[in-house]
Amino acid sequence: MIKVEKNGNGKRICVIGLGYIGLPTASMLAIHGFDVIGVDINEKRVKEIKELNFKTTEKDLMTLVKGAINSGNLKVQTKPDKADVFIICVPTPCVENKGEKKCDLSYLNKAIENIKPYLENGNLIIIESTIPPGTTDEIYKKLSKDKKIYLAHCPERVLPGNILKELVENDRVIGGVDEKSAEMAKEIYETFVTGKIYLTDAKTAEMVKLMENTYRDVNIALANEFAKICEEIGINVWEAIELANKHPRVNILKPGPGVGGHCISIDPWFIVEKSKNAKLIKTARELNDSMPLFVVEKIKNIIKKDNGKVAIFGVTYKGNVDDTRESPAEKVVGKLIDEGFEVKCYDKYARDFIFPLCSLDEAVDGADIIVVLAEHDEYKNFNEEGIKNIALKVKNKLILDTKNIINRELWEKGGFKVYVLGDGKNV
Ligand SMILES: NC(=O)c1ccc[n+]([C@@H]2O[C@H](COP(=O)([O-])OP(=O)(O)OC[C@H]3O[C@@H](n4cnc5c(N)ncnc54)[C@H](O)[C@@H]3O)[C@@H](O)[C@H]2O)c1
Ligand SMILES: CC(=O)N[C@@H]1[C@@H](OP(=O)(O)OP(=O)(O)OC[C@H]2O[C@@H](n3ccc(=O)[nH]c3=O)[C@H](O)[C@@H]2O)O[C@H](CO)[C@@H](O)[C@@H]1O
Repeated sequence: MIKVEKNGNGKRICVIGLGYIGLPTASMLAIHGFDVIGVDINEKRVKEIKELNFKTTEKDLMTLVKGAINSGNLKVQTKPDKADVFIICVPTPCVENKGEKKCDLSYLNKAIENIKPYLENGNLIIIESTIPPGTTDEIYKKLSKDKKIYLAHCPERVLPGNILKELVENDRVIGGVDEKSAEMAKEIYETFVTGKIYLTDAKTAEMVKLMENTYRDVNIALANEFAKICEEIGINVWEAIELANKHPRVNILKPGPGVGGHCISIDPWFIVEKSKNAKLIKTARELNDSMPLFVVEKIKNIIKKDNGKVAIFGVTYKGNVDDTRESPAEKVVGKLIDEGFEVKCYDKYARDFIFPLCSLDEAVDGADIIVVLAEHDEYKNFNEEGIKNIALKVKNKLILDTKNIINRELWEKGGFKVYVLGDGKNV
């Protein structure tokens, strides 16, 4: 049972964009007593939320949304309405133009245009979407010509897979276009955030968010470069990283088939677009983007041919989530198909995927190799029986694990030859 608080002080909040971020945020505000209007231009999305009929791998999200709707505090619709506060959670993808990557602000600009008719003097707008430094100030310049509004950027920092916990417990950084805006935004977040809330200016808050994700991207790039080096000189990168991490000040991240998702794989480009000094950041991005092709080469080396049937396990951008945006699997599968391979993808977690998905049986039937691209619990937990059934169907008992998560002993017992990305067996 969801307990509904009464900290909202009768304030009305319009949350624009009800995706991975907007829906939990709108629901959280509703159960804390605000009168919330959740807005999404996608009619299908609004309908599935109203009917509590959406797919999610996020723990407890369905219960939270149900509680919010049943409390009468959350209404969802396709058009905005008058409110005291507008919180914007629309996508900010990366677009490529003449070889230059930059933030696509079209969804944000459209969202602002759509709320304009409802804005009144004294309203507060909070942008949660991730944006390049300077964007909030630019928007303020335009909006403040007609009305006295307050504007703040409060970047969202929750980790997919653990969203509801982090939404409450994470510290927040709020950057206002002026002090009053930041203070007003703080009043909203402190109704449900148990972490600390830090106030700054809008441009700094924008940069803070990008720095966090860039820090992680660069560190993953280092792990991926170590994997390539270890393959080249015959060392198992996983063992080497584990031992290096025994040092008190070393914490190397994990190599893998590449970096995906709507955040880490794109946000560093928003710094690159703003500064010619972003050299390490750009190199790290390119290195992580090179990993899917590295995986394809490893597959060809293992099966010792340039064609055949590949069974892919896991197409989401990481384990135990349903999101396939910018997923390394998209590039691995695309490249294999371009080169003439037959590819079958199996992933029961994925919400959707650009290539067709199939059953486990269909994926492994006649496969030359199985390739694990996402660390879903299901693949960690295959038992002897499950592996035996797979072994009966495949053509060659070969498996490449790009995440180092499968139970090697059990697969070897089932007759499989196991390869792991970065294991130094550059066959
Ligand atoms: N997904 C994450 O884990 C995460 C974490 C932190 C920050 N962010 C940032 O939050 C923002 C939103 O990301 P997301 O993953 O929730 O995206 P999403 O695609 O899951 O959801 C965005 C929603 O906005 C809707 N939308 C688009 N334009 C609209 C408009 N004009 N009016 C109303 N609705 C509109 C879309 O239909 C969609 O349902 C992005 O800037 C992202 O970088 C995301
Ligand atoms: C700084 C930070 O923590 N930011 C988080 C991040 O969330 P995320 O889900 O995108 O982050 P990750 O879990 O790191 O995954 C990203 C990709 O990197 C691969 N990866 C990961 C670790 C590793 O050692 N080796 C890897 O190869 C992984 O498979 C996947 O493809 O951005 C959100 C939006 O801005 C933030 O809100 C959220 O706090």
